[in-house]
Amino acid sequence: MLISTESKNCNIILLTLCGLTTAYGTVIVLSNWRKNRQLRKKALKRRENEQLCMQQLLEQLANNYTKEEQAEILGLNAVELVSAAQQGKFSPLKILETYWTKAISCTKATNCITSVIKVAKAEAQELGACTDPSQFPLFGLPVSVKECYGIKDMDATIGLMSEINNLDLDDCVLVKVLKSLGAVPFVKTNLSQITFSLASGNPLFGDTSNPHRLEFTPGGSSSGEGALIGGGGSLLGFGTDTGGSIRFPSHLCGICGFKPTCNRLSLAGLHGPIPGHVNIATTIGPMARDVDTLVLAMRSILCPLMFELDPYIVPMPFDEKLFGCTKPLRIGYYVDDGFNKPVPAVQRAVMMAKKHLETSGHILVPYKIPNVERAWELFMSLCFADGGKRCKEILKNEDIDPVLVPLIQKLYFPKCLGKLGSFLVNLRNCWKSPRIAKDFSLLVEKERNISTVWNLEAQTFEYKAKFFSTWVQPEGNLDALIGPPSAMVAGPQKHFEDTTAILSYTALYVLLNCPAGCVPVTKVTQDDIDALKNYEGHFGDAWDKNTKDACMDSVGLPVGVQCITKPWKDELCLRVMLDLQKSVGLL
Ligand SMILES: CCCCCCCC/C=C\CCCCCCCC(=O)NCC(=O)O
Repeated sequence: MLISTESKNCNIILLTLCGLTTAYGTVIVLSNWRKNRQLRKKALKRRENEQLCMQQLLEQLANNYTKEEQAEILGLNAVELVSAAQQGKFSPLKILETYWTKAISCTKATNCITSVIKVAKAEAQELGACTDPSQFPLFGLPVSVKECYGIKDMDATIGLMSEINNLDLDDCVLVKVLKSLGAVPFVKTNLSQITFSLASGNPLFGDTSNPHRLEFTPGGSSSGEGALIGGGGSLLGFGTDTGGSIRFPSHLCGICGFKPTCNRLSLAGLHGPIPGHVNIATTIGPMARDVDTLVLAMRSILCPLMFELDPYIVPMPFDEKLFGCTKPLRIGYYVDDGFNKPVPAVQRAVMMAKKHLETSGHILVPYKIPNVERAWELFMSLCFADGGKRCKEILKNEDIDPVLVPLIQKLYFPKCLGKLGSFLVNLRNCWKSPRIAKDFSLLVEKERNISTVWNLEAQTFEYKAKFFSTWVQPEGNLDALIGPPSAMVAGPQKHFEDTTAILSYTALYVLLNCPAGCVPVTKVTQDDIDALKNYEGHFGDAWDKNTKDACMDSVGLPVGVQCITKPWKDELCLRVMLDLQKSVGLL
């Protein structure tokens, strides 16, 4: 009798606890669902307002200029346009309105713009009243910036609905510097969600399309810049790069993009997902149709005002001597990093670039990338040293971009099951994919402690030293390298999920902190596709199969080559890029 009363009480307590837990759980789920619904409504309104604003602007501008007047402006490159504006041939306002019209028509096709920067009109008008335009090296040049650049009274959401209407109180340093040089920041461009994938969009602003094939991706994370500049809607834009986000979309969209050495350009006032990384450092950089514009941009913005506004930027003006030196360079070349085998079109592009640079008088020597797998382990371990905590935190209550989901799922996977997971991944890939299993185990690893992180940083410094020891060759030191910007060319968005397989060629130079840029060299031919039919990659695993499938329908799409120099030799990298562009010609 006594026992049964006790067990009755126990049951009641258990039931009450279960009830309370279920009720608590339900309240949490419902409240998250409500928050998410409110965010979605806000996002829809934000998008609709912006589209309406673009439509109204287009209507207002429709009769301002003739087609011929616009074509004349759109036909000039950045250097020519600045010079024409300085000579008073076109007013900054006319240039701005022409580029607004063109950019809005681009975004109708590719969804590359997230916002119009309205204050640009007043800025162009003010410039128009200036009596000495020659003092402004970027006089009247409309410049696009990635959505994450802070601009006064505008939001910078990095594709997060919760950041809508969180307005910046001031312009970021780069925008202040651009304005001081006479440039007119005129639109913000789309990006992948939290800038953490090579995909093109986010649930807030949607996906962006490749201007050369609308059903394909332009790459990311600076997807909007790639699509806008590739579509002719901007002459100069600025992106960010932590793993390849400037160079990858440049490669896929057939434009030029440059990632400088970290701490040459100011990041102050930009919004990003993970502040505080040391060896996986974000860099900003210019993107344009030609290398001359990248040079114009770098030469102008490396100015006293930037060094004054951000005292942590190394006060190194543009090194004209290094850029202008004409001595033949010793340039290493490689077509394959031994980890992600490039498709034939990409390998052919590097070999073409080699020939072109030889014709320009440079000495090209074969080069082998040392131990990419080690660089990959270090990159991943440092990038997710917090076990993905910060990523998970900022994505709470958000809709997550489908391309990002597999990565986030892995970050949530219980570590105790991680070993089993890698085993299963291996099994699923027919025992053939140690690298996919490794990728999995690197991502499910939870927060690393401080000694582990310090160790990783120390090992990264060791890797860097070893890497550059391979630049010392028997016949003399290498000045630069050329190689693929990625194993792939543009393809359907769904093939761009497995970041590791896509990033190895660009992320390496983030880890090494090298200046690196991409120059378009050729287009995919039918012969490339015929050769691709025999492609198996190095591992014959799911990533290799994906690389092949992604590129199967890519005839006519652009293919770039990456140029790399040692840290702080940014001007030399630009020189190699310019030499390459001069000998290849503009595509
Ligand atoms: C040899 C190095 C290989 C490294 C491969 C790393 C794979 C990392 C996997 C996931 C990392 C997620 C970070 C991806 C960043 C992608 C793009 C980028 O640059 N975004 C940042 C930005 O826009 O600033």
